[in-house]
Amino acid sequence: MSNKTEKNKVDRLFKESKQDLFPFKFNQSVVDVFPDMINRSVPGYTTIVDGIGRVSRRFTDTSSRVYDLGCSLGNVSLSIAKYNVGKALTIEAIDNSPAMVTRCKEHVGAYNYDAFIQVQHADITALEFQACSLVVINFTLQFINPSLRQAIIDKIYASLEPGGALILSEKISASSDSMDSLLIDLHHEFKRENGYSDLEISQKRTALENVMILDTLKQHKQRLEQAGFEHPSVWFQHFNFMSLIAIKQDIANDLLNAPQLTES
Ligand SMILES: Nc1ncnc2c1ncn2[C@@H]1O[C@H](C[S@+](CC[C@H]([NH3+])C(=O)[O-])CC(=O)[O-])[C@@H](O)[C@H]1O
Ligand SMILES: O=C(O)C(=O)Cc1ccccc1
Repeated sequence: MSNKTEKNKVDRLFKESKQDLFPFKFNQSVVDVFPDMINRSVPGYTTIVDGIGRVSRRFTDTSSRVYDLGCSLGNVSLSIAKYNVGKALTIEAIDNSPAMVTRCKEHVGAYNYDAFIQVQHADITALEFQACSLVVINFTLQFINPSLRQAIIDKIYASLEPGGALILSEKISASSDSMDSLLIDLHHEFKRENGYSDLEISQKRTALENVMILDTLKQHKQRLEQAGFEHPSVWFQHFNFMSLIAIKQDIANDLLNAPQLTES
């Protein structure tokens, strides 16, 4: 594989040991290889990003506000914009890595959709959310300190309009050790088939220790239910990578649509 252009380089960051990547950070070196890294490392990434765009249409109207939390280079925002042609959405694309935000602005600026994608440098643990109809957090919660995760989900629930949705994608731990080993092994096989060596796989794994802390599906569902979401459901899973959708019930609508009781 040849090294591509400056902005789309092949990920060889863990080929030899590199001190600035221990622990793993979303710095300039990662930004430079990010498209290649995410596609070769996350099974189903393109399908998930496209699926989020398709799902988004069901939760947006002409003037909706949408959040893309931990947007990286803005792929989710662009997918939502692509699937909502004709609607003047405001998409708030948020990331706390300065290098990501700079590259994200360039990337998003190269497209011309009806949506207004506002790329912002901010930490989602400190962000004040405005009323919105859809929040996407695609492989970002796993990088947040676990003690802060419930508060983020609570804030998202509070800011969603009734009938609005949260899409949460995460790498997960399985609930038994044997299933966890199987899924990790299948993921590593996927990475080897995509050209990563055993050394690259193991060095990146070490760099991600204590940086990317995984929950089980049960923990994610419990957190969503504690915030008030009912029936969070998995809409995508490939090995240990999955995406959940959770809807904030529209109580007023439910009452309107409920069968009327008539006196006999
Ligand atoms: N506290 C934080 N506040 C804001 N951003 C954060 C925070 N912590 C980490 N990030 C940002 O979350 C992103 C996680 S990558 C998301 C992929 C993207 N969603 C995609 O659909 O391409 C996942 C991955 O690379 O596996 C990085 O850009 C971090 O800078
Ligand atoms: O590469 C891995 O092993 C992963 O688990 C996914 C990932 C993808 C991009 C940055 C960090 C983690």
